[in-house]
Amino acid sequence: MVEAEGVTLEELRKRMAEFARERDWDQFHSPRNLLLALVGEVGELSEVFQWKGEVPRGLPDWKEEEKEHLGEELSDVLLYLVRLADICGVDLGKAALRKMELNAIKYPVKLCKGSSEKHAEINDHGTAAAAADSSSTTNIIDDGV
Ligand SMILES: Nc1ccn([C@H]2C[C@H](O)[C@@H](COP(=O)(O)OP(=O)(O)OP(=O)(O)O)O2)c(=O)n1
Repeated sequence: MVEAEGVTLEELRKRMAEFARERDWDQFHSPRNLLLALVGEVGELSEVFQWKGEVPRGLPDWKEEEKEHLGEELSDVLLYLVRLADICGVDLGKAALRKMELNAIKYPVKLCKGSSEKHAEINDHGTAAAAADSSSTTNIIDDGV
């Protein structure tokens, strides 16, 4: 039985490092090889959904084996991503939290709520809205963010 409660990126990072070390696979886990392995697994993940059309959230109509297979492919993507970040010297948890902060600045709730428009379109609307309302305190998004 796998003990999965509260698993962290750091634990996955350590276990992938140990997995590679035990098999003398560090020699194969170069950044480029890991990136290619990651992309390959993204392909396998895509195959799980291939030809199914749009499927409802929670996948209520999928068989248990199909969901298990999905879990395996999602895990392969995650594990190679964690390993790639480690080998590249990137603290993935820290980087992801920082990126979420940047995302929140780039897509302020005020301008984005209920809209799936891309950053440039929101920026245009934000600018137009701010110009239309001179008293507006709308935050104009900085492209450099
Ligand atoms: N050199 C390797 C080979 C495998 N793995 C680990 C990471 C992945 O989680 C998983 C990938 O294994 P496979 O290449 O056998 O891929 P699949 O499990 O998807 O099997 P298949 O491609 O046969 O469907 O094993 C690894 O870390 N380094």
